[in-house]
Amino acid sequence: MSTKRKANVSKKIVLEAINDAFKKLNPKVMARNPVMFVVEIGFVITLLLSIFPALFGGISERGYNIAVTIILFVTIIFANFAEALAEGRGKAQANSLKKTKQDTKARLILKDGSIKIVDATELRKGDTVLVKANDLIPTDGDVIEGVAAVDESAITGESAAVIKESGGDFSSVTGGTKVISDYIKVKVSTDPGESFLDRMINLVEGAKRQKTPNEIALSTLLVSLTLIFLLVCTTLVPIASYIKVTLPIATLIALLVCLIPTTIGGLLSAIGIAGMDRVTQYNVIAKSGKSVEAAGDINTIILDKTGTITHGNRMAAALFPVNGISQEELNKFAVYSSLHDETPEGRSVIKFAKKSGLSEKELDKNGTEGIEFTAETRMSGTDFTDGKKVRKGAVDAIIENILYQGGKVPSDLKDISDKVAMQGGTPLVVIEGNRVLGVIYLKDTVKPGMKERFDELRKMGIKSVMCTGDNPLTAATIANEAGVDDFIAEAEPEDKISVIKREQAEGKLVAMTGDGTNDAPALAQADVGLAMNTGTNAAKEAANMVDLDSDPTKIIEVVAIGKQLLMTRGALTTFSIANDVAKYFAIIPAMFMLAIPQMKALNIMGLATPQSAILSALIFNAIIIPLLIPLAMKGVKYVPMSATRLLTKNLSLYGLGGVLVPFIGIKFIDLILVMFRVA
Ligand SMILES: Nc1ncnc2c1ncn2[C@@H]1O[C@H](COP(=O)(O)OP(=O)(O)OP(=O)(O)O)[C@@H](O)[C@H]1O
Ligand SMILES: [K+]
Ligand SMILES: [Mg+2]
Repeated sequence: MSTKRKANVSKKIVLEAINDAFKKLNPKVMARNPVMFVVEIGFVITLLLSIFPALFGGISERGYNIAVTIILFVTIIFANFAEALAEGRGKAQANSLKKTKQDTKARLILKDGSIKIVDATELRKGDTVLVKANDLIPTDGDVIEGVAAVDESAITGESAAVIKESGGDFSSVTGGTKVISDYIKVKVSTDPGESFLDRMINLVEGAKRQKTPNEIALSTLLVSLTLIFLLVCTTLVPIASYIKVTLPIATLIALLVCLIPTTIGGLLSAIGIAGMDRVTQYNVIAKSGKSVEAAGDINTIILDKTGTITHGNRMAAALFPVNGISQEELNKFAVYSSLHDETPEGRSVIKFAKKSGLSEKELDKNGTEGIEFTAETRMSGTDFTDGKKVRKGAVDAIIENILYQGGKVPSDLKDISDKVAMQGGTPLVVIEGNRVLGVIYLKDTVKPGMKERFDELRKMGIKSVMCTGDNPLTAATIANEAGVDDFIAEAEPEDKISVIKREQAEGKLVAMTGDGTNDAPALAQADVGLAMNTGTNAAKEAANMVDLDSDPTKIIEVVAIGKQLLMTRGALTTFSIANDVAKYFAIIPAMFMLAIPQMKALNIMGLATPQSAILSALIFNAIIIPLLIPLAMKGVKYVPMSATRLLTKNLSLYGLGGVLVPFIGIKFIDLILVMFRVA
């Protein structure tokens, strides 16, 4: 059920990335990446030395200086290319999204009810617009009147139309999508530049990309390492002069660049961008990199039931009267209870009861007053002028209500509601005053493939808890059918938050998935909030991710990507630093071999000449960056296993590999240099 968009890097993207790699040479841009900025400064110095070999006095060979300059330049270009390539796919996607946004017109409904055609960009929060069949919805909003089929493929890539209607959790519409039948009135919910499409464009463009706390921590480490090696290289100068060795400046710069963590420094932002890009390929819009990384460490996931685990189009499927009440009477009161209920559930009750033949009189709302459904009361209903109060709602809420009014619970009510609940349906009890009439069976179905997906979550060590306002029996049935680990029933919105807070207090990271307005506070409280695209705007706004496919288990992909992100960064940092061992053995003997012949013993790679040794190490240092771009972009493969095993595995692979690979690489490059007599 989870889609994955194709992730091809076209020739066009590569060409543009090459172009961007040069543009990023701008020192202002480079300064954001301190490690590579040091390389750029080194490049400028060796460039000057190539032109004026005696600039800083001492010995200096022009040819050698030029060689170092070229390699340094290529190193920077490679690092810039990695970042530009990672950005490329997002830019291409942003361009296609921008086409969706092109000048849409809107039918603004003015105060007097007349309609004025305006540009979509002129719409403000709170405006009301009319959208007819074949119109593009001008911007994000909530349906306040009407029901329509909407084609959301421009955003979700999913071609099947979805029904949008006022009232319940299916009332939000997104700018750029298209009404294909009927009409709707939409209340605008965002100001220009802040719509979902705008945010999506910003996101894939990486325009507002902020470093995650994790990235900041790693950058700090890299900067510290750079400073330490800078100190090491500068102190070599007096030491060398003491033993009467003059070190060429180009050699010192080469040593510095080889020792500072250029590999991870050059690939760091590409890893982050590519990770976010992978999230979008799974049709998930993540508002921040931070949330994706947090997902990598999630322990618990809380899920809403209706509209999240189930499809959520709860429809009345049967009406069961209690003993002593006729079917006709229950039908009538079920309708009464729903006269003003503008939720899909309420409308479905009217529609269902209508089929059994109701007179117009019974549908007359005149003089009656609606009692709106709220997640707190878990009831809705109608007050009549003759004092009659008709209600329908969750079993426990209604029982509490009639007992309070001194009414009696019919002996067969439990059996009837249990029968509905055991089928996974939601029973709504209908009452008039303190008299129970019967039960409405609201039918709902679990989204396909849930069981296997929750099994997968379990393997990842993540506990799943369904949290629903519905009764315990329905909750148990759906929980069992979907395969979640645990459930909490009869939950009010605060309960969802307290469950999350409780887990967080135990030091756990919690994800929450939901679709309703009542889920919004919990979505905001969770470390990772994943809203369903079918859900309300409030839910989508509070969450830090939106799944365009409305699949609550999509968290699996996000978790894997989050873990991969952290692992890839760790692996390449380990590799980058481990590389220093071989570079050290290539360069240090080369620097001192002439003055101290005993140093030859350290030339364990048997490199040809001091100059070829230094150039080989520097060339290896440069080409390792593009060689690792595919790994940085694709990420280290994540297979569920214990954290310690994972650490041991990665340390041996990237740590040991990081020590060995450059020995082979540098020797190989040295052989080639000698073969072509370059050095
Ligand atoms: N229109 C309605 N009128 C009366 N009662 C309703 C109505 N809609 C739902 N209910 C009752 O209120 C309960 C809570 O509904 P709500 O949609 O707020 O649940 P929730 O907390 O979001 O949990 P979930 O979405 O998982 O069911 C439902 O289980 C149902 O019993
Ligand atoms: K390096
Ligand atoms: Mg809900």
